[in-house]
Amino acid sequence: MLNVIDHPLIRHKLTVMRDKNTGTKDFRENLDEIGGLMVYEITRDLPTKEIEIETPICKTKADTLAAPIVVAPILRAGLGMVSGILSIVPTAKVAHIGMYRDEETLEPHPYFEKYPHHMEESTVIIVDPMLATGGSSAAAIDMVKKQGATNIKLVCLVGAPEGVKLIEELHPDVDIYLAALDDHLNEKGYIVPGLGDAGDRIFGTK
Ligand SMILES: O=P(O)(O)OC[C@H]1O[C@H](OP(=O)(O)OP(=O)(O)O)[C@H](O)[C@@H]1O
Ligand SMILES: O=c1cc[nH]c(=O)[nH]1
Ligand SMILES: [Mg+2]
Repeated sequence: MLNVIDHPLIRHKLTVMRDKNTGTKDFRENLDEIGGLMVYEITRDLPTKEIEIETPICKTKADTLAAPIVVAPILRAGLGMVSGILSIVPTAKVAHIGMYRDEETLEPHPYFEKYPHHMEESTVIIVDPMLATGGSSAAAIDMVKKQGATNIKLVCLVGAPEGVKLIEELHPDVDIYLAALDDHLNEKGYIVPGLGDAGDRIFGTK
């Protein structure tokens, strides 16, 4: 299911990021801040369980998270959202999925993966600012499913309808969260209007 998280602060920060005159520092800071704002919404339906604790006054039952959380950035650009997310869920574990998209064929190429234990019992939040053709995110979802994960959320900043359609077709069990659903992909596979190449803008590589 697609969820577009519509919030004035997110819209404002995303506008700063879309502006081609925004430099690396501001781009990074706004991406991180949006990551934190989005994760508050994304975690709204996390399962909780009741445990018994003792307050300074008496014994009582109270809620705690029922399952571990794993944040799984798709490298490189997904790294740009991790610290903002961890500022809200500091106990989350972090998986790393290295993936680049071939500029000609637009096919995803995985080059690294590293996971914490107990993926099968965790809520896995895959993060990548850009959902373009959807090839990279679909491949990342396949990879975490191979690790046994069943409760998976995909969190991107900007998505194209083409990418949303692919994920909905291949992984109908995965909830998709976007800050904005853009118009279309151009002939080079870039999101329009988009924000350009997220990885290059985060890391200053162009
Ligand atoms: O939906 P898709 O068509 O697969 O495209 C989206 C992917 O492309 C970008 O990564 P890129 O290959 O530029 O790697 P980078 O993060 O290292 O820059 C982006 O961060 C996504 O991972
Ligand atoms: O618009 C796009 C598409 C893929 N990857 C990006 O970084 N930006
Ligand atoms: Mg890139």
